[in-house]
Amino acid sequence: MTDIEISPFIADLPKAELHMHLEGSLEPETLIRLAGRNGLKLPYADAEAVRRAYSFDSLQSFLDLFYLGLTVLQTGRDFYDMTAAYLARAARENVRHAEVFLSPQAHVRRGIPIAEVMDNVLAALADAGVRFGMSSGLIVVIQRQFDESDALDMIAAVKPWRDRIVGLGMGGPELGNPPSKFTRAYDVGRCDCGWHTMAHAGEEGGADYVRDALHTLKCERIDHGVRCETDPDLVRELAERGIPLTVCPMSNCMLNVFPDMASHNIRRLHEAGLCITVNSDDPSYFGGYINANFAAIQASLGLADKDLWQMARNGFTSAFISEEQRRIYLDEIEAHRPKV
Ligand SMILES: Nc1ncnc2[nH]cnc12
Ligand SMILES: [Zn+2]
Repeated sequence: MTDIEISPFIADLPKAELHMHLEGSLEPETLIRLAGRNGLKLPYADAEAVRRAYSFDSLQSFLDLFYLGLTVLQTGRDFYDMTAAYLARAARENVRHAEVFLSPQAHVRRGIPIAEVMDNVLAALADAGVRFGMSSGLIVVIQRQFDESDALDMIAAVKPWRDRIVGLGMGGPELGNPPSKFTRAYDVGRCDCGWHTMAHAGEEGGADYVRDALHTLKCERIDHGVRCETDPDLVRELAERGIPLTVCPMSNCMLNVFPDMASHNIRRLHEAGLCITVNSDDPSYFGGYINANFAAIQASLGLADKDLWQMARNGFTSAFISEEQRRIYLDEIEAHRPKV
């Protein structure tokens, strides 16, 4: 991936990132370092060899590497360092609020004590608040390839931290694992735990998966959702209800959801009146953090600064934050509204 030039407008824009997987922020150098620190053998000699492996033809081909990469996370310190590194980078990109995804099942199944994971991720989020003055929220993500009882076990395992978790999401291989597989888990997350809800839908799956996430799981946001476009009634409903889509343009190109950025539908969805936000998904695997994603859609789709501003503003209106906090961020971004 060639380096994308970040305009001063994009760099200075206050942003909320609502769709990023902490485990997808492990840079190749970090993978190698943590593997060494923990005495693990990866099938890569160095960071360059890891980078060369980042050539995907589908969601599954990426997920195979994602699940291999996260095995370097062994100790509480590893989880703290990973989270702190992402937040420091996000702060440099003027992310003012980050809602970060964590996949507890991927760690508990490897025998990592859940308290090591949760206490350290939450500590890093709290420390970033002090260090960078940024706010954050933690979202636990169901891995949809496992059955619902596994998801319910995960929810029970993180329940001691229930009040410090903001939401429940779902990731993993989409095709063959429709949202309705997890109806009970989402009921528990929403009703018993008081969490906000979202799900990956319409990334590789069709518009019917987006409908399912919206109607069966009662999701408040849809992660990706770009394949909603084949269903005009659904697009109308998403627009009328103001359901945010957390779109990840570079991810979509790397995983062949679109053949290239010029073919991405983010501009059409925005112009259809949908609440579109821009996010990085798994930034170390997909070649860029949030500013690169904004820059890439502007360069390839001819979006004006006012469109990017609207999408950045949507991040704050879509975030799971207090109304008081929202007002502060909306005032902040108002000061960056383009004149034309
Ligand atoms: N883009 C993606 N889709 C589904 N699950 C994921 N887990 C991490 N990244 C993901
Ligand atoms: Zn994702």
